[in-house]
Amino acid sequence: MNASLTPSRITINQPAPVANEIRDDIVLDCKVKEIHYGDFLAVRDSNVPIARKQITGFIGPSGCGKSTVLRSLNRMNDLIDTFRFDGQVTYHGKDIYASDVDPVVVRRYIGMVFQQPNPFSMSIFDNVAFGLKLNRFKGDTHEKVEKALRGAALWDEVKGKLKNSGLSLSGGQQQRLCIARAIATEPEVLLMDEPCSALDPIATRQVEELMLELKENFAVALVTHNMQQATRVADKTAFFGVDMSAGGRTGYLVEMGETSQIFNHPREQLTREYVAGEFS
Ligand SMILES: Nc1ncnc2c1ncn2[C@@H]1O[C@H](COP(=O)(O)OP(=O)(O)OP(=O)(O)O)[C@@H](O)[C@H]1O
Repeated sequence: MNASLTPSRITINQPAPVANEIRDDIVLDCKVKEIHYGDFLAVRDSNVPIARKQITGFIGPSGCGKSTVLRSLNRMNDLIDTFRFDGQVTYHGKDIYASDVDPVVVRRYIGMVFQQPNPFSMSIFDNVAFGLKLNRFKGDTHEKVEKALRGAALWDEVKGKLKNSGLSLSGGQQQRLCIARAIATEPEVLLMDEPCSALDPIATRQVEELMLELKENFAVALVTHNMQQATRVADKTAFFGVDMSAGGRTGYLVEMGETSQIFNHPREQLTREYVAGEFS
């Protein structure tokens, strides 16, 4: 990726460079050495590969750095002045932190859905079209908006009221609208930061079902507090712990593997205790 390139000129299906340790199903490879907020070492030593057609769940106790790592995957943390990333995140082998890479272009390919549904104060249609306009999309916007709303399992509920405000929808519908907004630009990776935490159980189930559909077309990384949710939807699970040995609270990856392995046969004692609910 290059800042001078418009998104349409970026080849997103370019295969990753061949190296022994690179698997060709890995779309986004994250190797964190250290992440700081000012002087505070928030996360260290965490390698988290994100594969296509899979949901990779991030679990762990509060403050272990799940959201920090997730937000590093599309440079969302660049917006925080004190944030400092030491490591590498490669998208199809290209370092997204390279000096010539435009973060807006990164987020076109690596989209994000947040904890609180956050539709903009504009119509349902304009919410979904927002990213297309930002990326100066020149094609048929109506077609793209419909496709995204269908992809987010919301089309049937809103097709007759596209001019209504996005804020007029229910919480679950708002979150699906935000998912439609995120997928409208057809990213390859979808980052989801506790997307169900503000939703009731029915809306949660709908969004979980949607995630399972989305993974057919996207690589999904999901931060969740809810271990049952991880077992329901995640193919791979990354468990983060908190290291307090240096006096602070620094998150690190304890282990990552198939979700069934992490929950049924964890390799590490800490994982065993966490999935058994011995601490939270
Ligand atoms: N903008 C920020 N400035 C300073 N410190 C921050 C900032 N954001 C997060 N932190 C700190 O970084 C550490 C990791 O936070 P993060 O939100 O990534 O953890 P988390 O595992 O997602 O937590 P939770 O499960 O509670 O949401 C915490 O100690 C947090 O206080």
